[in-house]
Amino acid sequence: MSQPLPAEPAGEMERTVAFLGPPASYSHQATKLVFPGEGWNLKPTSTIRDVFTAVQSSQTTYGVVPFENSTHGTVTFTLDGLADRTGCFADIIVCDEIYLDVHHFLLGRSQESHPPAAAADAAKGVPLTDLSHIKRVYSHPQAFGQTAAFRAKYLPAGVETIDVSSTSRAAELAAADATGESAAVAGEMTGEATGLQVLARWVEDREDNTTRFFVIRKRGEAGSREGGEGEPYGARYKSLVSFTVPHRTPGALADVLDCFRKGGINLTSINSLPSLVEPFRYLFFVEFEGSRLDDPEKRVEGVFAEVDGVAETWRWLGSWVNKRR
Ligand SMILES: O=C(O)C(=O)C[C@]1(C(=O)O)C=C[C@@H](O)C=C1
Repeated sequence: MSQPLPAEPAGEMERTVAFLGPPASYSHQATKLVFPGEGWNLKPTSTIRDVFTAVQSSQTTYGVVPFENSTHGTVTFTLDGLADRTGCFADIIVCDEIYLDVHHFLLGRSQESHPPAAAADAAKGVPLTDLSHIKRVYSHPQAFGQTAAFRAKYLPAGVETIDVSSTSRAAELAAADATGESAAVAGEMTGEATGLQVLARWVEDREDNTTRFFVIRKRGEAGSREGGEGEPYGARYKSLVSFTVPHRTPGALADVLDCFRKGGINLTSINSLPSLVEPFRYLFFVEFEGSRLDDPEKRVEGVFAEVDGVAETWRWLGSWVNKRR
């Protein structure tokens, strides 16, 4: 097993994990990496928001949500859940991360009498069959964003691209169209699940295309995690905070970031969303190396005390073991 399990929950009911379905989605693949085997009850949901709702309402102990992709950037639905601007997800924290190599396939029905060679050694990034009959392509917006170059180059002009809730849902919809005019950008496993043919493989714009997922849970439940050995303390962990700053104070954002600099803490990502308090005000997210749950020198706690003095509002959103050291 390549990745350690989250702290083992006690009872049968607690071995439940929500993920964006239907089964065979990338979220499902990522979930199975951290929650493998028969011992976990994996529950597919229709939306990323449903994953947050399942965890917040204790229908499941854990949830797995895509956070960012190395080609296309942040998954805004997940940022929206973490931002909790409607006050629905007050207890959600991040407790783990998963990196998944993402290789997309164009799946559909070939019009040629000889079906395309879907073999693992078939050419990558080019059509394996004629695509002129394709009129529409279904996928998740993130997957469309990761495959723009292939689609521009090889799909017929005027093809309709239809956003759906996940790549596995996209494959289901393409498979339901008996005319064969529909295709899906999705993972190889969804082709196996729906019986669609591989029209092209590895159609992502970059071969190093990787999506990072978060495991979420409710704060106060389950335990903290073990860190790696023999490494600088901070890099063993990552943590996430969100905050707002006084809008009219020059340098207010820099003041918050300066708390981390003064504490000698390395930042690993920054994001923002509209705060929804007023137009053009923002909620910021900062991810950094270090843990609130294993903080022997009180460095993280010290930075939080400083942030408390300069941010308007702030919230700790979890600490977990850094899986990309
Ligand atoms: O559609 C899926 O299969 C998902 O699990 C969602 C998702 C995402 O939102 O980023 C996950 C990984 C890929 O980056 C594309 C789509």
